[in-house]
Amino acid sequence: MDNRLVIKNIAKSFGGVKAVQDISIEVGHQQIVSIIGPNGAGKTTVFNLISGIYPVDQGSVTFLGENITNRPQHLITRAGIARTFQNIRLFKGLTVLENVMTAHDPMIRYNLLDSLLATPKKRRMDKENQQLSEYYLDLVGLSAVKDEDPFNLPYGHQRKLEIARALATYPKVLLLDEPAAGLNTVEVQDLIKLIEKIHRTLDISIVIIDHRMELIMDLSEKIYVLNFGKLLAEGTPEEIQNNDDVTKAYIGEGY
Ligand SMILES: Nc1ncnc2c1ncn2[C@@H]1O[C@H](COP(=O)(O)OP(=O)(O)OP(=O)(O)O)[C@@H](O)[C@H]1O
Repeated sequence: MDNRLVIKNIAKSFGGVKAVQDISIEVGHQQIVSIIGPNGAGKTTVFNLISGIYPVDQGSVTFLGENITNRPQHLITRAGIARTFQNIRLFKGLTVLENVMTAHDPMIRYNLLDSLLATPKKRRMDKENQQLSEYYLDLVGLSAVKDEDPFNLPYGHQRKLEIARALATYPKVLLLDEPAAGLNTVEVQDLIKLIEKIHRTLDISIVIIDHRMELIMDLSEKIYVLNFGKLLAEGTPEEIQNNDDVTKAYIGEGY
């Protein structure tokens, strides 16, 4: 198997808090992998270390055989790793379509002169950007609202827009941080279908952090469970559901 994303023994502390200790995770070609665990277990910190938001204290992140540990965020995006955030991050004052276009824009390579003179090359690339952004909006089911203000959309739509923005950077691996947070049961089922569709259509690997077990168990090929910054268990959904340590960790948190 082509292991696209290999995280080896990463660690990160914030002051005295050991947020992540010696965690190793592998995400294979076209796999859907999940990271679960009680609040404060270190899940988002793992995403922040992969995507270059924080430098690691220890360990390495390898992507398609290349060591990308501690690279700047924009180079990690350019290498093919995209992410969404727990708290929705959309641009005010831009339409739904423009929000996707701004995500794709840094991926376009035209120079300052093209930009200043609005050369045919620049106009062609802008057109391509628009078509591509419309494609991703269609994929997530938001074509009908492309000219609207995203902040007038229901929460579930805003989450889909965030996913479209991440897809517009052409990822090979998509990191979704709590995509189901704040969604009702019907919206979660809709999101499960959308993630399956994205996976099938784009042939990408997807890593999901979420607390909604119906989503995790339906989608994941492999699950990593974190607890207090450490890896507690890894395995298939069935193995994780039958793991006593995992049950205890969740019961301890009142889940
Ligand atoms: N920037 C930071 N500065 C200080 N402490 C941090 C920072 N980021 C995370 N932490 C701490 O690291 C630990 C792990 O946090 P993290 O957000 O990774 O957990 P999580 O598993 O994603 O939790 P949740 O499910 O609640 O989102 C927590 O104790 C948190 O307070």
